[in-house]
Amino acid sequence: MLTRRYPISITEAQAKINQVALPTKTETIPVTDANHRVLAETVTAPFAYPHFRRSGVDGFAIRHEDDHDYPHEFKVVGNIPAGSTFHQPLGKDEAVRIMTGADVPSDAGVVVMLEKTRELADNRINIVVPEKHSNITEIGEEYQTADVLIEKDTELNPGGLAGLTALGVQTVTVYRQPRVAVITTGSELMAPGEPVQEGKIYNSNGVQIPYLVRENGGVITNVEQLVDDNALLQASLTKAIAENDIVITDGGVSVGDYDFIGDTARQADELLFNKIKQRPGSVTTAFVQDNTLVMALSGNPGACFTAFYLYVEPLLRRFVHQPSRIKKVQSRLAAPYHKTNGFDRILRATFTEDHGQYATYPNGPDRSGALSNLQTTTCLIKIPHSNRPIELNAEVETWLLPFK
Ligand SMILES: Nc1nc2c(c(=O)[nH]1)N[C@H]1C(S)=C(S)[C@@H](COP(=O)(O)OP(=O)(O)OC[C@H]3O[C@@H](n4cnc5c(N)ncnc54)[C@H](O)[C@@H]3O)O[C@H]1N2
Ligand code: MOO
Repeated sequence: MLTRRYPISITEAQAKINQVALPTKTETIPVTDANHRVLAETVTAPFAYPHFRRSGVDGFAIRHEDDHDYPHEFKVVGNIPAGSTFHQPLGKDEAVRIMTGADVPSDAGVVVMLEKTRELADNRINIVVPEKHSNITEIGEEYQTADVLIEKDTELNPGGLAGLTALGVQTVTVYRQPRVAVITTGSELMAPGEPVQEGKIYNSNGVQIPYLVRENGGVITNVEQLVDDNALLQASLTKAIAENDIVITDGGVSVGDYDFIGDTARQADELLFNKIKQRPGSVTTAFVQDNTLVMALSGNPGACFTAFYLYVEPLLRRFVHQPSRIKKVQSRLAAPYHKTNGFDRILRATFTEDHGQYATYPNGPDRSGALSNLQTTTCLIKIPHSNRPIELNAEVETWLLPFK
């Protein structure tokens, strides 16, 4: 028997997912594995940086009190390659040859660049012109001990990892990435590589969804392809729910004879929604079972793509205390669109930007099952439900997609 579903708006559906409390899970990992991970603890400097007086140039280190009356002759009393130290006191008009990055002797006040000197006989040099700067980076110039290196909730990048490494930090405590299992369903599905068969289609969402998850911060633990069999689905779901933070199912969520997700969602601990006033993606369903969120996406590739960005991407980011990477802007609909809609229509589109003004262009077929525009789509736009076509150049709500 057909059970009535009560559609809610896109905003309501997003709010319902947003209200699901997510556990904060952290792990401590090597800095060398931490690119794009999000710090769960602020990291502070274990020592001052730099921790020795460092020469910024190749040249000659001299005492501050000898730094006058140029041109002026100095006796060269030593040589300090980077990585070495020199502890002999410097006397009047004595200079030490020093390389960029080397430890400046404690009694030197200036490093004069090589280009400002002339070599003379008998280990002597003539400093011809004065330096404007000391060319010495003093101890603690960048960080004092206990200064904040990087704040909690920051996503690390290669520059940040360099900073941590320079300060001797070897491990960081980060939020654990959400573990996500993907269950694709449908007896019509062929695995990529199988010979083409009448009435069957390749499991394209089985490739699309895991990559969408990975590039938006999740870890894929398992991807399954099931025939339409409720016992198989329930067994897979039970296992996936026990082992993951989020489970994404695909297909079988509508009202067909083999669409088992609908009933599963109704019987779950908490049904968040099972119909959204949007096209494509109206069948998108969300429920919580045993504290795990199950996002049930449509099998139609266009609907699956659209619902992923509207509902799953923000969830993956929230798991690691990050805002969604989708930029919400208003844009001008720069190409005509004539269809009218009972539900809000989410169009796959492309955009141009000029001084912060966005123009958007619907990107080919907007049918739920169409996938020819998934590669080139860079944004989604909302054509609000109405019985009159939207006007050209109307302002439309727009979601600029990350990694697109
Ligand atoms: N009587 C009704 N029929 C349908 C309704 C409705 O309200 N009443 N809704 C339609 C809408 S809207 C959508 S969207 C689809 C949703 O269907 P499901 O999410 O249940 O998915 P399936 O029926 O399993 O498949 C839909 C379509 O997508 C293809 N598919 C499935 N899995 C994959 C995959 N992994 N990779 C690529 N393509 C896949 C499948 O072969 C179908 O063509 O229901 C409408 N029907
Ligand atoms: O739910 Mo369907 O994707 O509206 O077309």
